[in-house]
Amino acid sequence: MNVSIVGSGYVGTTVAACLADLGHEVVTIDIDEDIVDAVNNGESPIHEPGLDELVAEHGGGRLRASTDYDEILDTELTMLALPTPSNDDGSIDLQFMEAGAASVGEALAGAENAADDPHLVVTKSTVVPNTTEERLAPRIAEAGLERGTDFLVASNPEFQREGTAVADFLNPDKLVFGTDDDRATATLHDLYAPLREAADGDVPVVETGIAEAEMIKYANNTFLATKISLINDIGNICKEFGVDAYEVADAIGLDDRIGEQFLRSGVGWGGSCFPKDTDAIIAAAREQGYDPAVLSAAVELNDEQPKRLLSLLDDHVDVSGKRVAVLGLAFKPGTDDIRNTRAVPVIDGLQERGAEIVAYDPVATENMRERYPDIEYADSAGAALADASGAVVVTDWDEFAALDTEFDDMAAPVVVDGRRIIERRDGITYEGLTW
Ligand SMILES: NC(=O)C1=CN([C@@H]2O[C@H](COP(=O)(O)OP(=O)(O)OC[C@H]3O[C@@H](n4cnc5c(N)ncnc54)[C@H](O)[C@@H]3O)[C@@H](O)[C@H]2O)C=CC1
Ligand SMILES: O=C(O)[C@H]1O[C@H](OP(=O)(O)OP(=O)(O)OC[C@H]2O[C@@H](n3ccc(=O)[nH]c3=O)[C@H](O)[C@@H]2O)[C@H](O)[C@@H](O)[C@@H]1O
Repeated sequence: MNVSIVGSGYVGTTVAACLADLGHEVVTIDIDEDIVDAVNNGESPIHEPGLDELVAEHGGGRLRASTDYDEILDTELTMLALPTPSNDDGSIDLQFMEAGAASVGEALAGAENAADDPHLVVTKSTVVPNTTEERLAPRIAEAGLERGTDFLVASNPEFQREGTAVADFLNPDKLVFGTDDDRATATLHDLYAPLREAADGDVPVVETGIAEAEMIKYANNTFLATKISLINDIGNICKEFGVDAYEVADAIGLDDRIGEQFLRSGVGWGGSCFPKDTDAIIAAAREQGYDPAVLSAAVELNDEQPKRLLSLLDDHVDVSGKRVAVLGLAFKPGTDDIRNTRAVPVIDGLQERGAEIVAYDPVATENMRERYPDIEYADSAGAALADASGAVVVTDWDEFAALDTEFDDMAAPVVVDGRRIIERRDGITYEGLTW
């Protein structure tokens, strides 16, 4: 199948490279020429395990990139994988989606020989219910197109995680096809047929309405974010009682109704999606007149965890004027993404206390340097720890588990672990956030 994907960022590039690997001819369209050049030269524009290899294999071949929207004319369907950031009040900012939809409409309207079948425009980005119907379809139609005849719309939300995006995309727990037209459903089945054939097990397909599909994505993300906030709430109680929250979590995770995943308590959830999606659906619900109490509490609790981490450090050392190591800057291991990382409130809190910060991350340093150009960045965790009077662990990179004698080089070996990753306990003052 010939497929176009508008937006060649984390999702767009991953989906494009995987679809190309499954045998489709894929073109991504992006306004960023550096991204377009990278893809065409076989280089992944983002750090994502497994993606380099796929882009190297297919880039410039079955996977191409372009800045030209007319490329969509040679394809049967176009996915919109554009950013959906937050406005200042937390509500969803649809400017990129609307601009992309309008450009798709203009390109389709300018086609000399209109295709027989209507072009399918699929919302891949995370958007609040009714966005595709009420905000995107009208933008596409604006160019003089008729929905149903010239184009169809659908929602096919994406559930991949950063750091495991390729594996997640190729082996999803489910596929969600939100449509209002059998032709759109059939096209989505064709698109995913090679994936379902190649996947390790059966991949269930949820056929549903467009707004339902949009809401499934928010329900999925906010349920998981709330699950983490709930285990953090429980973890904070555990800490008060001197109980190990990880032993508690392991036990409750054995109950199938609870499940063992997403029970790692600590400094909280960050990233490009949980925070913005939770804020967006809360704002959208409030606009409808409903105030989601549990989701609001989940956000509030998440904001508190970095403060609790720093207050544990305060219990052992007055960091003013002292060197403090921040281990981990990415919002999770396996990625260089620092969007909404918990490292930001941690660094801000340390700066407010007058600490001299020395930060280390295996891959996210350069991204963080843009945000905090004036703090010191070390080349290794050991170098960050050397002469520090305290250390906080923000990201659970595997390499931190192996740290041992490096703690001996600290001026005062106080370690507050926000992710339960440090194994060394002897000879250091060790505080776990929830254990
Ligand atoms: N990052 C992730 O792991 C996941 C993200 N999502 C959702 O997918 C959507 C996209 O997210 P990301 O890929 O992370 O965003 P991103 O910011 O990494 O990528 C978006 C790309 O769109 C390009 N762009 C912006 N305006 C454009 C325009 N008018 N025409 C063409 N290209 C344009 C940008 O240059 C950028 O390369 C969001 O709604 C997000 O919530 C969903 C699941 C996972
Ligand atoms: O919409 C999205 O963008 C994606 O958001 C999340 O994926 P992602 O943010 O990449 O990463 P997660 O593994 O979900 O981690 C999110 C945050 O939760 C934290 N977390 C995760 C699990 C856990 O047990 N405890 C915990 O604190 C992580 O450290 C990280 O900061 C969802 O898991 C994906 O299904 C979804 O597609």
